[in-house]
Amino acid sequence: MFTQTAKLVHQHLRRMHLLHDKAYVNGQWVTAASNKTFPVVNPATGATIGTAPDMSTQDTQQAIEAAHQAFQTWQDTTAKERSHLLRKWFDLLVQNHENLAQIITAEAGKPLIESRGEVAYGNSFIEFFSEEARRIQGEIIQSPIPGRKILVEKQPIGVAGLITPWNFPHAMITRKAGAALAAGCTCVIKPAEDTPFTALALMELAHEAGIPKGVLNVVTSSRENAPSIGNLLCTSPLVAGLSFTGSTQVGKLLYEQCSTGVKRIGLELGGNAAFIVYKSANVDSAIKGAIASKFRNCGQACVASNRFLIENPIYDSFIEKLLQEVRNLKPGGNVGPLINQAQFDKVSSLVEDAVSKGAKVLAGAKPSDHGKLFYEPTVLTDLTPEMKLYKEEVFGPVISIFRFDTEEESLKIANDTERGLAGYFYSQDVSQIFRVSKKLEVGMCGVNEGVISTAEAPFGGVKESGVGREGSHHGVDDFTYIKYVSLGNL
Ligand SMILES: NC(=O)C1=CN([C@@H]2O[C@H](COP(=O)(O)OP(=O)(O)OC[C@H]3O[C@@H](n4cnc5c(N)ncnc54)[C@H](OP(=O)(O)O)[C@@H]3O)[C@@H](O)[C@H]2O)C=CC1
Ligand SMILES: O=C(O)CCCC(=O)O
Repeated sequence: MFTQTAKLVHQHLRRMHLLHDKAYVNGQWVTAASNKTFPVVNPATGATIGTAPDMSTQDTQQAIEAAHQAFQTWQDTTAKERSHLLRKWFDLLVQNHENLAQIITAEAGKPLIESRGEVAYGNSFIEFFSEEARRIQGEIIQSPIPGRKILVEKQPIGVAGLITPWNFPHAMITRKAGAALAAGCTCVIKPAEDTPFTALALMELAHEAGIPKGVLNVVTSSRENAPSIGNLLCTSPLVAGLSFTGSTQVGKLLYEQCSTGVKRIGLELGGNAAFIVYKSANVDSAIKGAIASKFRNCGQACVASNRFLIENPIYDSFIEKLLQEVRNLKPGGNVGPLINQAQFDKVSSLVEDAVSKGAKVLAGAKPSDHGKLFYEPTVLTDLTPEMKLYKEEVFGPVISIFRFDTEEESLKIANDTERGLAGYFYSQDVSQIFRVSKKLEVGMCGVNEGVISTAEAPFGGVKESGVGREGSHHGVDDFTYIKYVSLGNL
């Protein structure tokens, strides 16, 4: 059901049929068996924009069965057929670009320009995997035994459970589902409570593209039901693997649950990226990269820079230029809200903790008067290891600055974390670029770049930041088994 307020929002949408208040299971738009729903709130305005079915394990079981049934035929489609269907889906996503962006803005609160960016990014995974579907190759290896051949084939794993977060409600689904479908898998998707409508809009377009019933299913639920749905996806014998993006805490739990059935698992978890600026850096370019890396989606990205390490000789000039740029950031203008009260409270309490222990405030450090969930872009210095901000991922618009004197010291601070997703550094010293990119303990490294995500590159982390890679040709690995066939003489 959509509210009056939602209808006002929806007047801006040219194609209303993308908005669904029902879940998508086996090609049908369905309510929860219990008929329960939960509200979806626009974090920028606080208005309830609609409700979505609050599904349970009973509904999830039906979706799993539908996906399992669909897998029996989907796995035998040719790569070319899957490629064409993915391309059709991509074409429709492109045609509906603006509508999708409006839905993301309505439920995730991002400024429209950022939502448009996410749609382009999210769509690119379906385009990429429509092409990649035809290049999932096997190999023939020479046997040591005369007359024998070793055939190696990649086969789809089966039904994949996909659990996705609210921060990129389009791209986190397409990055997983594009790869899964290309490989020949079918999916049961559980989007975050905060952002079900984007997921359902994607399903509408997949349906229009002719993706067969049961191949893609979306089970919407409230936060309360997420643990039991997650548990079923991890333990059902009909599910072959799970792919999750979200917090490290939940990721660890799912890893454990998947161990019971030794399920395939892909985890994209939290980061704690360092952004290092060495004295040889082009400081203007580093400032641009810092702003893009930190304030994309109001800091709510796992690859967002969390700790800014600045070499002593350029420390003062970096800060002066940074503050000029931070003054141009306007909550409610080019910076969106935090997604919900829990995230807002987390950001405020991390800042309060640091300030109470002696951090110096150069900007912000308080709620914005633009609206309830908006927080002022914040710059803090003089952080010490006793402060929670020193170690924890802030997931908000907060820059914490540290000073260092040597490359060795910068690497020691950067690597002093259990997380290892992304890291960034600015330097014009070529040998330093080779040394530091080798020594940073991360899965992804931006050198003189603040935004590194693209469908063509492998996305993923080391240490507690996850398992596996998404995007790029490696992205299909989580969704394929390698089968070896030993072919003897007839
Ligand atoms: N790596 C990343 O991209 C992200 C990292 N985070 C980090 O996590 C922190 C908390 O954010 P939060 O939204 O709570 O992240 P969560 O990890 O709780 O949520 C991510 C997804 O997992 C689902 N989920 C939650 N609990 C379970 C469970 N026990 N079993 C299965 N699925 C579950 C959520 O559903 P539901 O929404 O219904 O609870 C959502 O779909 C952030 O501050 C940030 O540090 C958050 C989001 C993305
Ligand atoms: O996990 C996240 O926070 C989303 C990743 C955004 C990206 O792909 O850059």
